[in-house]
Amino acid sequence: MSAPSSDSPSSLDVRGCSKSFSGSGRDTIRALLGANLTVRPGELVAILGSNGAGKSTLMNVVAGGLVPDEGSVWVAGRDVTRWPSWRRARHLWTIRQDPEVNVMGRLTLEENLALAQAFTGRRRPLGRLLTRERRERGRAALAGLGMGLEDRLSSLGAELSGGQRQAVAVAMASVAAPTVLLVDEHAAALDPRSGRIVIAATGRLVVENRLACLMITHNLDQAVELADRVVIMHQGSIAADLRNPGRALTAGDLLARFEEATGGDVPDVVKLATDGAGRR
Ligand SMILES: Nc1ncnc2c1ncn2[C@@H]1O[C@H](COP(=O)(O)OP(=O)(O)OP(=O)(O)O)[C@@H](O)[C@H]1O
Repeated sequence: MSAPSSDSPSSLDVRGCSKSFSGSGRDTIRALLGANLTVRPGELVAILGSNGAGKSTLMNVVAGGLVPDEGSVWVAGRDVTRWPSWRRARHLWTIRQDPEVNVMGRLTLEENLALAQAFTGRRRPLGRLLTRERRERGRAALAGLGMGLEDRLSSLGAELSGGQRQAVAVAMASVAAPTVLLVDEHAAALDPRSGRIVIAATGRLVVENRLACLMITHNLDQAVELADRVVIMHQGSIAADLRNPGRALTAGDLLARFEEATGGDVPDVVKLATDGAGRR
């Protein structure tokens, strides 16, 4: 497969990726089927789909947890298909659903933020973790959240609420400054207010740092509010790739397109998480 052209402005190119697993007995589960996806700097692409549609498999192929059977993954013009996750870490940051995975409970907030910088920075994470520069950058990122967390730099991660911890995870992504940001339902388990704060901070992070972002969500309201594009997956394929210029799509439109693309296979979690569907 040829490299993307050198003037390609994309940060992430998923090119014809397929992945199968062996199921029970002789079954083969075709989890991803020839997925093609290009994400540009500053572009947020929401990934929707029913259970088993292939969303996590796609995310894992990009993150390096899985090597595709066919196809390739390119980050900032480099073929990273066979790079293990640790080698991609400098270019790629993931925010997961579980706050305890994102922010280490036994480290302070400033240590968590310094670790994020050590992971993706030019210098290797040897020597002193908490440099003055990293402290200052971490403090500024927390201040940007507008939650007063910059006054709690010495608090342990474990002392924060789930919503605060997810907000810190967004701040960690901002100081890590990757090329590609992967977000896996990071607001799904939060109360509505915390969810709104975390979603708004994610939108700012992507635009201000010009990250290429893939975000798995079941929430159609969040998808239309935040995403430049919405990709709907069904049975391992990208069934629809919808543009959302000026945030013109409504949750109701999206629900209709979801039903159309999946033959009505819309999970209850999507309908339940989407209180605004059809009302805008
Ligand atoms: N390691 C694995 N071994 C076997 N089958 C797998 C494995 N990982 C995923 N699958 C199967 O591949 C298909 C796609 O799974 P995937 O986790 O990508 O879906 P998803 O869209 O993320 O679903 P969900 O919303 O339920 O998390 C499913 O049928 C799943 O059972």
